[in-house]
Amino acid sequence: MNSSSPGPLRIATRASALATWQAEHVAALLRAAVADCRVELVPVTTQGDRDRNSALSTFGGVGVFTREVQQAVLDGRADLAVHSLKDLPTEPTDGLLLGAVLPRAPRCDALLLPHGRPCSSLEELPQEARVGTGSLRRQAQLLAHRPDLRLGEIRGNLDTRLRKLDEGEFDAIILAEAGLRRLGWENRISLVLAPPVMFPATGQGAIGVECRADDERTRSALAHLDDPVTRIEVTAERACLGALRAGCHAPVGAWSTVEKTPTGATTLHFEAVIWSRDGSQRVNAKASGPGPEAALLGIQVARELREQGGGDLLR
Ligand SMILES: NCc1[nH]cc(CCC(=O)O)c1CC(=O)O
Repeated sequence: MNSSSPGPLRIATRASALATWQAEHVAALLRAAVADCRVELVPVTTQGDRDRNSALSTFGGVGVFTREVQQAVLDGRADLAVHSLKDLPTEPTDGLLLGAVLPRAPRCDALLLPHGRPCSSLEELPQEARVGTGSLRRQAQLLAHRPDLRLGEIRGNLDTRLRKLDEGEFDAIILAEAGLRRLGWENRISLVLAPPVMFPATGQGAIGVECRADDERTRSALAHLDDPVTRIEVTAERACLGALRAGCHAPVGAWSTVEKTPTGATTLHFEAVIWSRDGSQRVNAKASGPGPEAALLGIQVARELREQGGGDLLR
């Protein structure tokens, strides 16, 4: 090997099917965007992968799927880390920065019925139907519309969850549309659940790529991959969640859109909602403003949610 040629860019990733798809996607984008760029994957096992039985909302706290992937980059075993932004804690990690936010995939949640049976609304589910989702955000919103539903945690990778559904363990399950589409399961979507029925999690559908803050080579490679519109959206969403001191398991939903003005400037419209666990109470707040002020708008919305008692709903 020519000793002056830089080594490959090493991507730390979990080994799950979705994480591997996302890492391969980043690898392909880097190869296309950066001349002579070699890329390789470095698989990492996380606490979330090792503990397959506990309820996700009860163990390890935030970052169970991301901490060890980040550590591989901090240790220099890898140069960049690919995350589902929904799973990446909002608290910054010393020594790392978000070098790229990829263009967002469809960000809504999806309802899946056994064997892909179609469904036109939540009202169609049978009385007291069993719905598999451990997410407090999804549970609260389901109960807001259908207080009779019986909700329970479902864990395992996508294939396992679909099998449990088809074998009759649940009448329906909820999954993020983005993950289903990436793995080619979009034909299993019975109904897309969008606001005002179901607000997605902050960062849902977006992929973030971290690198060491002092690694100029990787930073400039990642700059080619960054999508400014998604960056604005997730900046507001993550700032809001962080200001609420909440994590991805909290009953918090967000919706942001970016409008481009004729002069090329951006306007962000941002809304966030907090529910009580049983879905019977909710507070919401909205703000609009220039895209570059996304973080401030997110924090302002968090403050308004608190003023309306949102903090009590999170406790
Ligand atoms: N918490 C797991 C997780 N993290 C990201 C996704 C989906 C992909 C995405 O939102 O980008 C999922 C699966 C799910 O919620 O169904």
